[in-house]
Amino acid sequence: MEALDYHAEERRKAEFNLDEMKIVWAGSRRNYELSDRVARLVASDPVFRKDNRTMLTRKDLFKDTLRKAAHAWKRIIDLRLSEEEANMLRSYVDQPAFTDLHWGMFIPAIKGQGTSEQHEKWLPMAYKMQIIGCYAQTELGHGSNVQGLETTATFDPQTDEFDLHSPTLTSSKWWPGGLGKVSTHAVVYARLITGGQDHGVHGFIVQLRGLDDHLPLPGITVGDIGMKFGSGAYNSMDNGLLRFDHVRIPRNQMLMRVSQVTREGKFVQSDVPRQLVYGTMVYVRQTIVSDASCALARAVCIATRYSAVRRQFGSQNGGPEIQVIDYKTQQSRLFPLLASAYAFRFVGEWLKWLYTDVTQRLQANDFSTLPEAHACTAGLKSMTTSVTADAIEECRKLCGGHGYLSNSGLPELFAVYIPTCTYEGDNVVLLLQVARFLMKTVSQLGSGKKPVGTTAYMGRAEHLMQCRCEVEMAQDWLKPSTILEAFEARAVRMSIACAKSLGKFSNPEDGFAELSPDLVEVAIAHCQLIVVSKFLEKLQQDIPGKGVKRQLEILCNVYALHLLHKHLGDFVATGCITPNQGALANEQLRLLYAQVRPNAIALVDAFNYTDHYLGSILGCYDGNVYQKLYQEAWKDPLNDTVVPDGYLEYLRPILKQHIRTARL
Ligand SMILES: CCCCCCCC/C=C\CCC/C=C/C(=O)SCCNC(=O)CCNC(=O)[C@H](O)C(C)(C)COP(=O)(O)OP(=O)(O)OC[C@H]1O[C@@H](n2cnc3c(N)ncnc32)[C@H](O)[C@@H]1OP(=O)(O)O
Ligand SMILES: Cc1cc2nc3c(=O)[nH]c(=O)nc-3n(C[C@H](O)[C@H](O)[C@H](O)COP(=O)(O)OP(=O)(O)OC[C@H]3O[C@@H](n4cnc5c(N)ncnc54)[C@H](O)[C@@H]3O)c2cc1C
Repeated sequence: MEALDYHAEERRKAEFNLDEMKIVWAGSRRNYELSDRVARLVASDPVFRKDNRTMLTRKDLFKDTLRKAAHAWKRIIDLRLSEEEANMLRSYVDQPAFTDLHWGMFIPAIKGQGTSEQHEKWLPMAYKMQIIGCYAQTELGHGSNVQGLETTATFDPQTDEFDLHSPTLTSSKWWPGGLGKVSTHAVVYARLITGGQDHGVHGFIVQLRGLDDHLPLPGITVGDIGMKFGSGAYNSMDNGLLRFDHVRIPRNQMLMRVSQVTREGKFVQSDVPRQLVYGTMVYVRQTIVSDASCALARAVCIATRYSAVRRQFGSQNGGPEIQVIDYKTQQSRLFPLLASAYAFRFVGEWLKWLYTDVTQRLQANDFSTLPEAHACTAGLKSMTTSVTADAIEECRKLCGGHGYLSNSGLPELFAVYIPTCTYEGDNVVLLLQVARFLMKTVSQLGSGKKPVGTTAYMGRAEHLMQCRCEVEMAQDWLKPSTILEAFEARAVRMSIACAKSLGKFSNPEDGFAELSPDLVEVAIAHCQLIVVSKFLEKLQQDIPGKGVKRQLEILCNVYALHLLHKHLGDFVATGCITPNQGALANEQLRLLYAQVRPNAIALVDAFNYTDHYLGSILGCYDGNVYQKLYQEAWKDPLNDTVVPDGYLEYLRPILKQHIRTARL
């Protein structure tokens, strides 16, 4: 018997080859096959069930997380999965866990900041999970300002050890994931002190718990920091607190790639830039950009499928009502988010390439592209996560009342996702880093130093400052060079205007602080330009499959023109376009939405998400939403009994009070 599919008609409307689009989304046929296989493996395993987790108490949720992590590890070993497959498996399990930090930060920190001897000693144990580690940087009193950390690591030449100490309450480590209850080790960031001199913040490998009894080692106080936002969600993670009372570690546990301390206690700064101490954050920020496209795609998939099932108003002669996806307002809210998911996917792919490139250069002691890698990862992490967090909430609203039900999957996705705007660098703090980079680039424009990479367009500032947009008709906005020039002109004009305003301050730091809201806008304009330009570059590639490239062109235009419409004030105020050209862009945008409409369901099918991973009744593949919502309601614990617990104690006395009152 053929399976019921409420979206069958929608799927028939698609004007492109879905299988080829799935490959574009996955990045390659190989990636597609790998991720498809691993996603199904997870979805079919009852241990990875997650439909009940918002009902669990914190303790039960945490134990469930330990059970899933142990089971995942067993599957990884039994099936001899590669590192890439293992990462995929953990991400499809879709439950934040200590393993994210062990594999995502502890190991990368040792790899990036450790020497080859330290790699040989620590990495084999970490790869086998004989030790489990976390990344302990943030403190109760300082997170963004890493240079302000207070934990000290004082070298004692007598014993050849460091003495780790938390001198104040605010120096307590606070937030590290996996620290609270699981990690046996941590990379701890502390101020290095030798011979009474403070050499700033460095990383140290510190054992926290006994490997036999899991008890904290002498001098260490460690625990969980408490419940976080939402039910389920990030509460599966044991974000922790940690204090040191003069804990001793051997000298060779300082991560010594960037700087060294000799046996005599001499501090040696190598020719590697000190910013490499921040290298793990750069790595994770890069992964967060790709993850943003996954989370956004997930929310958009749910909202799109539901919008095709849901009908409201407009029934004619007793016929069906209108599918809400056909309302222009629904399209103008939903389709830019669909386009953004694809845009973030491609910029994430490019950022991965950039990161790999900078890593190879660093190994060869070429540090020239580090500032750009920092600016791109910081800016794109900030921009994509802010958009995605807002988009998940927008998708909830696009699903009307049912979006607020836990089983829509959207509340939990929102609760898990929103801290990405804060962790790995607060989004505003990161945009200010981008702004510094841009102001520095502008200040060097007259010096003969040619801007390269993502700031190469600034080298054409003279042209971009006075060019005029040539759009006369709505369809002129479909020309890639017209779009690109408008975004470049806007970014460069905003940058130069800010640089000029900064020049009016006698103290540049005062100017930077005063103008910081404008500088944040400049950084956003630059990041949006990067995303638009990488989408356009993607379209230069050979993309096989009937209609696939055409769909991507439509999505790219939607992405760019919706940004232009949203930030029209910037484009017009900087004289990049006229108000009339802005109106033409909006006209073209409406036409593009009509072209997306028949392909919308297939475009979200291309994400290839299993129902397990989506975790949403509204987004399920077959679209059988109402029956599933009805069945699911009966599974709620409140429906275990017809009359609720508490009726006799609390309800009945109220309900019966009129009898007593009447008797009085
Ligand atoms: C495959 C599976 C992978 C899975 C991965 C999953 C991982 C798990 C995922 C999620 C779990 C969440 C875990 C969360 C963890 C955390 O949150 S860890 C803590 C993160 N903390 C932060 O991000 C702190 C943010 N603050 C900073 O980064 C810095 O303090 C700062 C804001 C950049 C300021 O630093 P500082 O004061 O030192 O710097 P400045 O004076 O402003 O700048 C000096 C120059 O340095 C340059 N710079 C700064 N940072 C970097 C960098 N990272 N790289 C390179 N260069 C950098 C800066 O531009 C200045 O340059 P200039 O002198 O030329 O102007
Ligand atoms: C779920 C979660 C997991 C985490 N996991 C880890 C982990 O594993 N390891 C770890 O070490 N840390 C972790 N953290 C900590 C995280 O990295 C920090 O919270 C983050 O870097 C932000 O720092 P903060 O909390 O000090 O924010 P603050 O800097 O105190 O920010 C507060 C406000 O001040 C503003 N602000 C701060 N500085 C400036 C400035 N210079 N200019 C303008 N505005 C400014 C910010 O924009 C924000 O609005 C985690 C945090 C969360 C929420």
